[in-house]
Amino acid sequence: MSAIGKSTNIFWQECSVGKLDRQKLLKQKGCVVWITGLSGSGKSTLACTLGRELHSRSKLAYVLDGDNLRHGLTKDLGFSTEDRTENIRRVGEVAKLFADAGLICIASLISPYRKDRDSCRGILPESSFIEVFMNMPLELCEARDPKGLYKLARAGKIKGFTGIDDPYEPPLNCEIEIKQENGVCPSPNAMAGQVVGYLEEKGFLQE
Ligand SMILES: Nc1ncnc2c1ncn2[C@@H]1O[C@H](COP(=O)(O)OS(=O)(=O)O)[C@@H](OP(=O)(O)O)[C@H]1O
Ligand SMILES: Nc1ncnc2c1ncn2[C@@H]1O[C@H](COP(=O)(O)OP(=O)(O)O)[C@@H](O)[C@H]1O
Repeated sequence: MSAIGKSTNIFWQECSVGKLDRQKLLKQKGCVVWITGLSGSGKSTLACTLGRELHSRSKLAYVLDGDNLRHGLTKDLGFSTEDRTENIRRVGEVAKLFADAGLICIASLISPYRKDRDSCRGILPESSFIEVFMNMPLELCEARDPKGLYKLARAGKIKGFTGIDDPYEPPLNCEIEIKQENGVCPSPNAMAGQVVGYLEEKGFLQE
């Protein structure tokens, strides 16, 4: 019996079917692929391409995309520092459940603060939080501007836009870095291939 946060008198309930049983069933190991980077850096593109590639290999993956989650799970949150922290905390907890279910959970959020991403890492079993940094220059993201948000931010019509007037803290020790080679961004398939290669090498794509 213990107290957790505001909950008191709560107990942990064990079930007879555990993570290892589910992993055996799925022939894979649950983990979280956490994709971080500026708006327009290619997070959703990588998440979807990776999801498709894993699906084609009969691996069960699920994408948690920041933009999509803000339509439901996190619709009460905005873009203040506190709200972004709560956003990442909440999505990190959901990602942890997906990984425990045995899935390859692909979380794609700006997640601008290092300490928030590190907190997510801290609640997952050793080695099963795989941080992927979309290391794309702001100029490229701004030139892409698929939703026109950078333009609005530059015009002062969106306040606190990441990379313009709000911070982004790049990872110091990420597992995977996606970056331009000779000024060229790798194709979506090449980006996904880099992550699949890592998952294969570390044994996540087998039971
Ligand atoms: N102020 C501000 N700053 C950054 N982004 C903004 C902002 N306002 C709206 N948007 C849109 O919200 C998407 C980012 O949501 P996230 O949940 O990933 O953000 S965060 O991790 O909580 O920082 C982001 O999506 P992506 O472009 O896919 O990154 C934007 O479409
Ligand atoms: N590897 C890539 N090569 C070329 N264009 C890309 C690549 N990745 C993303 N894009 C394009 O860049 C834009 C932003 O990508 P998106 O995945 O929506 O970024 P984010 O989710 O980080 O905001 C989209 O128009 C997308 O088609």
